Amino acid sequence: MAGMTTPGAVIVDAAAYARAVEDAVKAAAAYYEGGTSVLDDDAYDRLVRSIAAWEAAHPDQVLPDSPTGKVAGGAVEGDVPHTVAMLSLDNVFSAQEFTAWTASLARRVGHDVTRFSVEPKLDGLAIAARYTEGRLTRLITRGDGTAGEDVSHATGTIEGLPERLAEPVTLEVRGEVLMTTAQFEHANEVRIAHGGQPFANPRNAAAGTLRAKDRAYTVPMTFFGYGMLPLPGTEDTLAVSLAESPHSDLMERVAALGVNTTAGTAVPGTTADTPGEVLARVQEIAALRAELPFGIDGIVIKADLADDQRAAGSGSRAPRWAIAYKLPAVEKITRLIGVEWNVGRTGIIAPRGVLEPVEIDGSTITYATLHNPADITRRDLRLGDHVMVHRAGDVIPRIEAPVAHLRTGDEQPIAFPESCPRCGADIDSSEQRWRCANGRNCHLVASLSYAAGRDQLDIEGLGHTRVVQLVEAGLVADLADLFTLTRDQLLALDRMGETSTDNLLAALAAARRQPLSRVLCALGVRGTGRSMSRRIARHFATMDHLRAADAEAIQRVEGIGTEKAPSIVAELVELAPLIDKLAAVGVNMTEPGATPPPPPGTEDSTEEGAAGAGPLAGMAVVVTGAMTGPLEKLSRNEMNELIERAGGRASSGVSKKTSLVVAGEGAGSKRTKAETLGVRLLTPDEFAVLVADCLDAADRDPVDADPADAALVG
Ligand SMILES: NC(=O)c1ccc[n+]([C@@H]2O[C@H](COP(=O)([O-])OP(=O)(O)OC[C@H]3O[C@@H](n4cnc5c(N)ncnc54)[C@H](O)[C@@H]3O)[C@@H](O)[C@H]2O)c1
Ligand SMILES: [Zn+2]
Repeated sequence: MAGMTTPGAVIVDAAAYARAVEDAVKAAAAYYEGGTSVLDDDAYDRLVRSIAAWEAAHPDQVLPDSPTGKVAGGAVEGDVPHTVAMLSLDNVFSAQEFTAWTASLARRVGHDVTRFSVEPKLDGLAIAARYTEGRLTRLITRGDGTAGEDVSHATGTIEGLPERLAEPVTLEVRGEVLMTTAQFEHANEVRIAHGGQPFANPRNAAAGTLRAKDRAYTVPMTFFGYGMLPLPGTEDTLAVSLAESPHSDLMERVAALGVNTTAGTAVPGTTADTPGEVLARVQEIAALRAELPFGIDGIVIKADLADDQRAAGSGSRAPRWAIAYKLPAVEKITRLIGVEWNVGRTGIIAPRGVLEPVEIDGSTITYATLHNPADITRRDLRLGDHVMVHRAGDVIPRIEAPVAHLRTGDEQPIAFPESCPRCGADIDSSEQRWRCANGRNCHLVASLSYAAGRDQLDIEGLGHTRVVQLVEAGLVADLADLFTLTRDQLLALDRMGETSTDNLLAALAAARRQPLSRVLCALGVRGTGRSMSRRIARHFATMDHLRAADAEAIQRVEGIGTEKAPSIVAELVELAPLIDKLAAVGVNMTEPGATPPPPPGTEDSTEEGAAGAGPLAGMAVVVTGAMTGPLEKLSRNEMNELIERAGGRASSGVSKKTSLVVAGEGAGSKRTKAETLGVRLLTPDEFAVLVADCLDAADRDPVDADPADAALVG
């Protein structure tokens, strides 16, 4: 486990120190009173560490209201005195620090401690529950440690803290009040429904809820006991046995009285005989943290035996017989800057929060799950909100809640999509989880639309709406089906007249003759875009050669490494039935002008060997700016195709290796770079002359787009 002490900013002078103290006291007051601190715990802890560092160097200038050395940072007061001080805990952050602590404990006690109790450090707030003859009579917060606040009004809303014990005893039970994840979500829902603002996380929610009186609604919380002690009215023998029992025994007895403890959870308190055993248990608890239904921020280790505790004693802020082994913070405040809508395999449209990058436990987090649109509404999330982000273990980060008290008023509502973001179809929003009306076919619509696109098979008249129509009519279930569409089938469709039908059939006929590179691209082989498809096609020349290639052979294509090659092979195997079907309906499977590689073993083939002919042979060519003259109608993709047909290699960045830059109108930084590097520059017209022999095939007259698609294409 990595140490988590992030260094605090260094305080440079007394004025900065005074400001830091003021900020910390304010944050702590907000934190303990209503759970509305502007800082996340990590930021607060860093602030306090920098305060402590400055004080260590200037011991004579420590301000009286400094948070260091005080329970609750000195920010909280109370009027109900505690019989025994309710203290905080000192922290360690690593195995080394823990071992050092056990050594200092041994010095205080006079011998090695041979029995520890090890418990999760529950992330809520401490409370003392006084029982008189078995009845719960008073609930008190920790306050400043010596006196707390009476919160007896919360009696009856805290699960695990019974109003009556199993025996009519008088004593005090101490423990943590918290909200489980489910309780927290429920609490925020209820709160928002009552016009309130959500709490940022379960701890804040527990703090705010515990102290609130006279609410129109109650929300449940959970109690876990971790201490039991006598009160002035406690019967003598009981008082003695409470004072003399090991902590672990007390925990069994508190549970037997009917109070909830961690015994029933995945992380029950245990005992350990050596520091090594303690550390092993720390690891176990840390590993379970992400799956727990409640938050923990560390592990509490206590000397188990009463004698050892007494011998160690207590300081003003914390006992010396116990220590908190802190785990890395799993929550940070950052901003929600966007929401993406992704369509899954089954057509489910799921939102995902885009975050201002934030580091949590060593990883930079930029995305968080948001379950569905209703979830966004229910939690009242807005764009630009500060949000509490939670990430533990390998679990996908989630947004806990907006930090509502940090709102500026500039936050914007989150826009929900009106049509499927992948295929453009209507959205079925009848259930919580939205779904594309095309369901599983969403992917088919999207992939057919892609295949028909200008840089792939370039099928004029087959826009998005038309694809949806064909899929919905059940006429096409894959790419190959397009090529067996009949005139009658097309005429029977809505808004399909004679002319559009004939145009579409002509476009499909032309698409059959597209080069292999474009067929490959249309297939959407994962990991291969347009230029990669061209390189593969030029290298193998025919689909048969490509399909016969193993990963090693495919790696001979420039830009395909050891990772990509096997996945391309696997994709082609998966696509085999579709490829066969396409070939059967007459789709071209060869690359004009390319020669297949010699069979393996004959002679080492190189890229140059395969693409050695043509006016651009061996040249790396970059195109920038707008093309004019004979090249005016060529898309950037078509320009790249042209370069490769002429034997060159199209690349996007200008470097010393670039042989030629075609700079059209408006060319900017690439042209400048070429000039600086002394790379040869040509105008589009000059370039057109150079490659004139290869030009015709690329020059296609674009037909006007189908007006029915115009709205969706734009
Ligand atoms: N965000 C803010 O602005 C802000 C302000 C103040 C404090 N804080 C946070 O509060 C924490 C410090 O608060 P603290 O002084 O309450 O100390 P603490 O919460 O770190 O440790 C002491 C507390 O641990 C709890 N605890 C949980 N499980 C326990 C167990 N098994 N046995 C004994 N005690 C157990 C008790 O409530 C005890 O009072 C820090 O993490 C700090 O970041 C945050
Ligand atoms: Zn869709």
